[in-house]
Amino acid sequence: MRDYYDALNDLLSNALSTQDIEEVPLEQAVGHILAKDLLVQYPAPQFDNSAMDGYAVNDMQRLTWEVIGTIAAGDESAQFDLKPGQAVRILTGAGMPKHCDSVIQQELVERDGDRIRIKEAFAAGKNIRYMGEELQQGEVLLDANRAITPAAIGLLASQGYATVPCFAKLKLTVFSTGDELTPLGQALAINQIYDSNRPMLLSFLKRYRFLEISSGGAIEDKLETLKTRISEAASTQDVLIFTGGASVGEKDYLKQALEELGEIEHWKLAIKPGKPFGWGKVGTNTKVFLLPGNPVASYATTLLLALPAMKRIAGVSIDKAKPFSFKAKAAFDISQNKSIRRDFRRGRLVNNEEGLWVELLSTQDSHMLSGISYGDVLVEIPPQADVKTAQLLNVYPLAGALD
Ligand SMILES: Nc1nc2c(c(=O)[nH]1)N[C@H]1C(S)=C(S)[C@@H](COP(=O)(O)OP(=O)(O)OC[C@H]3O[C@@H](n4cnc5c(N)ncnc54)[C@H](O)[C@@H]3O)O[C@H]1N2
Ligand code: MOO
Repeated sequence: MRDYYDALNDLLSNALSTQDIEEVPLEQAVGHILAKDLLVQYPAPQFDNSAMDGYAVNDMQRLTWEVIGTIAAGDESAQFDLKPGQAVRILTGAGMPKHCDSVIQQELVERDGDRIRIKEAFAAGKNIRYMGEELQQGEVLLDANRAITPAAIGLLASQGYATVPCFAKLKLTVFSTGDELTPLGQALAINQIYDSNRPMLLSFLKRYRFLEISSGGAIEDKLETLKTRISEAASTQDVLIFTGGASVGEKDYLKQALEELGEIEHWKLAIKPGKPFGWGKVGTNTKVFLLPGNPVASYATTLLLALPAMKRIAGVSIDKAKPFSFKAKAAFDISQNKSIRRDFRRGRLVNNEEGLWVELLSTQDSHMLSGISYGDVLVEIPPQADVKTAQLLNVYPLAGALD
């Protein structure tokens, strides 16, 4: 069976990125994938300006100045040309007068009519934000192939970008499969369960604005029905996600359906949970992910594999498409680990004076949704590797758990 990182690299390096580009109004662009490098249009700051409410002064040898006017943000400032001993009242963000040596913040100043006084000599060049000190015209402001963050919206607005070139959204449909699934709001018949995977995965993926998501509903375990639904959806969608029916039971028809309509590119990984994860395609344009039915396995394979692959297809660079992880110290130990599968257990972070620790939740089986709901992270335990207390382990944050 294939290792997780091998499968992830395969998915990321063989994803055919979308090519369609559209201009998206800035206010709607958060979460979309930037399709072109955008350049600095104006130096930042655009003009020398004051970092403080205070007094712009000429000649730092002295302790007193005469105030000859006021400049507020947005005011014309060049008409003030300071001579030694002159100052102007200046507000934060206002353009600088000519021949200003420093801005002295008002807390240090005593004012008496038109005279200001300070107690100790003040340094030159203070509290002035100089034109171009942050960004210079023509440099790359934001490089392509990244999701646009709220902060990047601010940066783009500051540079006057009213629209941004973004890759078209990926059209995704999420289906659940299984004769045992009962829609919410209906009473459960004997040995039936509610469909928890679909609302969970839809809610998870709706956080990503580069996806245009629809729900395909729950499909019965029938080969012909599955094939019909796959063909219909593949004619309009870029990506299809199915949960359930991916394993080896006689009602697990998804692999067969995909094989008959398209191609299975890979099936089965040495990971826990998520062993029966697979992917393939229908035609040249529709990627299909088969997620295991066990709820925790469906969540973990979305986080670790399907979402990174969709980011890549949507135009994100390989580096940025990889799921984010960081290190935490194990608050537990594991000995005689014989598992050949890379294990991603549910963990909770504890931040104390000795650093960041991760402890394991007690509900670890892949049908136990409480573990993933009460957890903060998936804790990576490499195959056949023992873990000592305080050893650093990779952890992958769960969607929304650290917000
Ligand atoms: N003989 C073997 N049996 C199983 C293997 C195996 O390798 N050999 N793998 C196990 C693993 S690991 C997993 S994970 C599951 C995955 O099976 P499927 O993808 O075929 O999923 P189902 O059999 O349809 O369902 C598994 C489990 O999950 C429940 N389920 C399914 N869909 C939903 C849903 N939308 N919401 C909530 N719960 C759902 C379903 O009722 C089952 O309990 O196979 C193991 N078996
Ligand atoms: O590996 Mo399965 O995906 O856990 O229960």
